[in-house]
Order: sequence, then structure tokens, then C-alpha cells
Amino acid sequence: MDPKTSVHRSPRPFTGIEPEELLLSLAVEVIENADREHPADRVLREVLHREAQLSQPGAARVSRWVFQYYRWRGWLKNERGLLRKIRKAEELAERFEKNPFSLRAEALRAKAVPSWVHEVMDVSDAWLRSLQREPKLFIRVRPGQGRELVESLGHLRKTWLPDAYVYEGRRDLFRTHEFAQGRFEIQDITSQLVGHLCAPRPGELWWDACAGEGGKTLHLADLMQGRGQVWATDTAQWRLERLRRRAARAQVQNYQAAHWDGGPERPMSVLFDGVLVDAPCSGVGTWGRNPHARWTTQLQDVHELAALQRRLLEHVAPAVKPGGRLIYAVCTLTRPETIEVVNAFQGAHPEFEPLPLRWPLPGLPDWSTPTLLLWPQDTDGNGMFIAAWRRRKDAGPAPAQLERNRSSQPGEPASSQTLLGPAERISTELPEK
Ligand SMILES: C[S@@+](CC[C@H](N)C(=O)[O-])C[C@H]1O[C@@H](n2cnc3c(N)ncnc32)[C@H](O)[C@@H]1O
Repeated sequence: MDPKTSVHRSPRPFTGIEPEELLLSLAVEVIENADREHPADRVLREVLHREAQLSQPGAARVSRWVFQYYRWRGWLKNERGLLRKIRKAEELAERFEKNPFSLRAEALRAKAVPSWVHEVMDVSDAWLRSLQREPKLFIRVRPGQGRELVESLGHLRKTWLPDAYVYEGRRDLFRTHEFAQGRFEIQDITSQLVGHLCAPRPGELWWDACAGEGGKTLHLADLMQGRGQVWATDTAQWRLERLRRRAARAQVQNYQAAHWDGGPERPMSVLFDGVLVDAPCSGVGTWGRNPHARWTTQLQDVHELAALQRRLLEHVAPAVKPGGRLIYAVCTLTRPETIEVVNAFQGAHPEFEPLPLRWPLPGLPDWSTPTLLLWPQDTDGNGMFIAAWRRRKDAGPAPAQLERNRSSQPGEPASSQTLLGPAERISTELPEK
């Protein structure tokens, strides 16, 4: 049998208490079926869906083994067979949990991430160590739900960000009554921070250009207290469909979902108070939560995605009204997708001025910067990069737009040459910690 199709076989007859060998065999099945086209978290979801009778602790055990395997994969080369590797990964994880400094820095550098990473970002021991930890599970409590939810759900710990809590219980949150009622969203703390930094005001008009399944659309809509509107667009119709279901569950109505192919033609003609580009990226900032991606992401992805990110910013910029804000966010930490995208955009768009964002972490000096690079070891969440601009009130159209008007037929993309002016550099330096 083709291992890639085995996840579709019929469920095993469980009796309620699962023997360890059975659970281990499910973890092996997930790992054998996962590859670049079939991310491990998706294969895991499919297998657990098929094995719907599995107890919650049994399902959690399978998940833990799968994630531990990918988190410790760099240390498993000498182990024979997947079962031995899974056991070894479990042992390493336990040892690390007891003492994170039991791991030598040289081993971390050689084994925790693929070697190409060192070419495109600053790799610190603290970041590598943070990748080996079990990630925290964050929720965003919907407006007005905090106190009741803390009581009914339990095991919630407040964080430094308003409405963001860590869930420390053992229940599957997706299956709770409170989730079905739309009283909270499962959302990483730095994703929540993006919404706060957008700071939309009630009554404004926003465009969430890469809305996906709507995590940030719903947050923006909540921050606007249901007044004004958020346009949510994406290339993937299936993601927009999920966004609609999610919005219905949350009873959010002040949004409009539409397909957008990411090109120069926008699905709407209005100008916005704010545009958020939460762009597709290599996801290096999520490697703690999603360790399989460490081994499937390639250097070429970083460069291709950086080119896409530049195009997306280029195509949304004309939709920002004078005085309006443009926010760029990516859950990655590579230079080509972060500061280099920002410098290219700034060079081509003097009509946008960098908009200072307040450095949000407690215990650090109050410091403003137009770009924020958030490391997982500082936030306990995903790594994230955020940049912001304001369109000058007295600015005319963008030079790239003028160039396109001169040299292209309507609807034709501008030559990439017109996007790269002399870059006015923006500092990425962070305050000393
Ligand atoms: C980082 S995810 C967005 C996550 C979402 N904002 C959230 O908070 O849940 C990036 C999104 O960009 C979309 N995307 C991919 N290529 C695109 C393109 N060429 N133009 C516009 N969106 C694109 C993907 O479908 C994906 O949903």
C-alpha cells in the first residue's frame, strides 16, 4: 500500500483504553506519511479525525510524540528505526525540560535547524534553545468574556497583552462549549499583538489583505467594537470559507470577505484608513510550534516569498488613503523577508513615512521603532516581524504607480525596476536586553 494513502483507511476498533503500542503505531504512521506536500500537523489531524474514538489523553500522546520527533530530529540520526527515534526524542525532551542548559550550544547550532538558516538571519543560542521548548497555547478572549471564561474554562493565566491568556489545562479547546459559543479564539500572542499595533478605531475602514482563515480579521473587527468594516481578502477560497464560518461562530458581522489574487487589480475601489498585509512567509518564527517545517522549508522559499511580499505591498499601497496606515507583518525572522522588504518598499515610496510602533514588552525601556522584530525567547509566542507606515497627507500617487501609468497598459504589472529606488534605510536595532 502506498504510505501516502494509508491515512484514509478505516478506523481501528478502539475499546476505550489504548495500549501504548497502538498509540505509537499511529505516531509512526503520521511521520511516515508527512512530507513537504503533506505537513505533519495536517496528517496528524487526518489520522486523529479517522481515529475519532481515541481518548483525549491518547490523542494528546500521539501528537506529543510526533512533535517531539520533529523537534529533536537533528539528534536522532544514529537511532535505528522510527520507534527508537520516537523514544529517543521523548527522552531528550524530558531531559531538556528538566534542564534546558543540559544542551550544549554547539550541538544546538549544528542540530536544531538546517544550515541554510545561518545565511539569512542572526542565529542566537537563546533562539535555538527556545525552539526546543514545548510551545505555549494562547487564546484571545473575546470582548467582555474575560472573568466568566476564566471561571468556566479554568487553567487560564493572564499575559502581558490585553485579552491574551495562556491555557494550561488538558482539554481539547476546539471541543469545548465555550469555543462553540465564540467566546474565545485560539491565537498566538504575537499574532494578537499585530491586531493591537494596527489599533483600528471604531467606524474605520480596514483591509486585511491576506486574511486567510480570519484570525486577524476577527481581532480587528473586535477592536473596532463592531463599528466600521474590515475587508478580508485572500487567494484561497477555502480559507475564506473557513473565515466566514469562524465569523458566524463569533457573531462578527462588520466584515466583507472577497477573493483577491494578490495582483494589481483590487476587488474594491474604496480607499482605506488602514491596510494590513499579513503576508505569506517562510514561517521560520513558527518553528517552535511547527517543528516539521524546519525540515521542509528551503532557502529558495525565503527568496521567492520575499519577492511575493514586495509585490503584495506594492499592490495594496494605492488603496491606503492619505493619512492612512499600512502594516506589514510576517511570522518569520529572515532578513530577505523582513528588513529587506521594508527597505525596498520605503525606497520606492517616499509618500509613505515610517510609523513608530511602541516596543510592547514589559520590563524594557519605552522605545518606539517603525519595525519590530519579536523573538520567541522574548515573548513565549511565535517569532514575528512588524513594520508600519503612514501615507503622508500631502502625498501624490506613488512613483511606481506613476511609472506604471506612463509605461504600461492598464492592469499590466509594473516593471520590478520601478520598485527599487535608493533605499532610505530603517534601523532594525532593538533595545539592549
Ligand atoms: C500568514 S497567512 C494569513 C493568516 C491570517 N491573516 C490570520 O491571521 O489568520 C498568509 C495568507 O496569504 C495568502 N496568500 C498566499 N499567496 C497570496 C497572494 N499571492 N496574494 C494574497 N494572499 C496570498 C494565503 O492563502 C494565506 O492565507
